[in-house]
Amino acid sequence: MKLNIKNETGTLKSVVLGQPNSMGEAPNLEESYDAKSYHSVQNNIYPLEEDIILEMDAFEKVLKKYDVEVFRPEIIEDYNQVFARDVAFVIEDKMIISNVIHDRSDEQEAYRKIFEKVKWRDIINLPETAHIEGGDVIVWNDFIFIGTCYSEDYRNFKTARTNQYAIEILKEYFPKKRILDFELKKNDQDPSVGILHLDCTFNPVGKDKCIIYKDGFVDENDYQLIVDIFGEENCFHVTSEEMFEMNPNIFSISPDVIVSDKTFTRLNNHLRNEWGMTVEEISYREISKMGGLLRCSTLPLIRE
Ligand SMILES: NC(=[NH2+])NCCC[C@H](N)C(=O)O
Repeated sequence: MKLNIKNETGTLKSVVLGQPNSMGEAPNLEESYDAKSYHSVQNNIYPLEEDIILEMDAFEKVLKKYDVEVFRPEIIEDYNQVFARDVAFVIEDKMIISNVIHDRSDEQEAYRKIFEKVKWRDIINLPETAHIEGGDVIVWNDFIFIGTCYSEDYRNFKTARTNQYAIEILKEYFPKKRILDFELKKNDQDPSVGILHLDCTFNPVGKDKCIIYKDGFVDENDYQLIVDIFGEENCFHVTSEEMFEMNPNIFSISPDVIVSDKTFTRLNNHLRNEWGMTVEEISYREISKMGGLLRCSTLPLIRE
């Protein structure tokens, strides 16, 4: 297989979609490793496997309707494998194997057969102490945007998944890319404050547009830099409630076709009426309770 990812929105040909079977018991508070799951456990609303299955089936149907080739990881018993995005990511024709949080490290094993389709020299393994997850990496033509946490107490946050060391290594592998790193607000327990991955606060759409949540960035200048790159009229600003519901985490099948949650009324109307895009609406409410949404549950391999 010849990988090809130059941006977030090129026409999707091939993707891995996470898988919902044998998700295991709901975690308890100590076992939760992101704020949204923590909040769901605390409020006794952590989702049921049968509902996650229905939501992911609906997503797969939309992908197939657009002739996308869909791979699924193998089932690991009693293990959450919904969020394919983080286990690895593709930049141009290279697949980078993430060094994910320890609580998720068994997930990669289930991708072995998929990884084997890629030539070994197109696979990049990072040193163990270079931490990175695909949700923090957004490839946008000449740019790579990366979410990170500079804080001294980096290690104390379960929601800080990408460190400087990993970013430095990516700069060496991709010297021609302009790699911009953004510090994200971290909070392991309050999902209305903390941002798990960059794709929970920012996501490009179309050819030159984006969805962005200003308060997800520690430094307002980082937010401003993105607005300057895309242009104010090309930015859709989400409120903190919309961030909490995960509006930025929609998924592009092409520059004109976006898969979104049917409850994202304001966003979906804007995408359709102001930006002329086709919005495929599905329900992903239960999955949102585990800290990810549509982008997080995919790992694109080939975009035209
Ligand atoms: N790309 C993403 N935002 N992924 C969401 C992953 C959510 C998952 N519960 C975790 O904490 O790892």
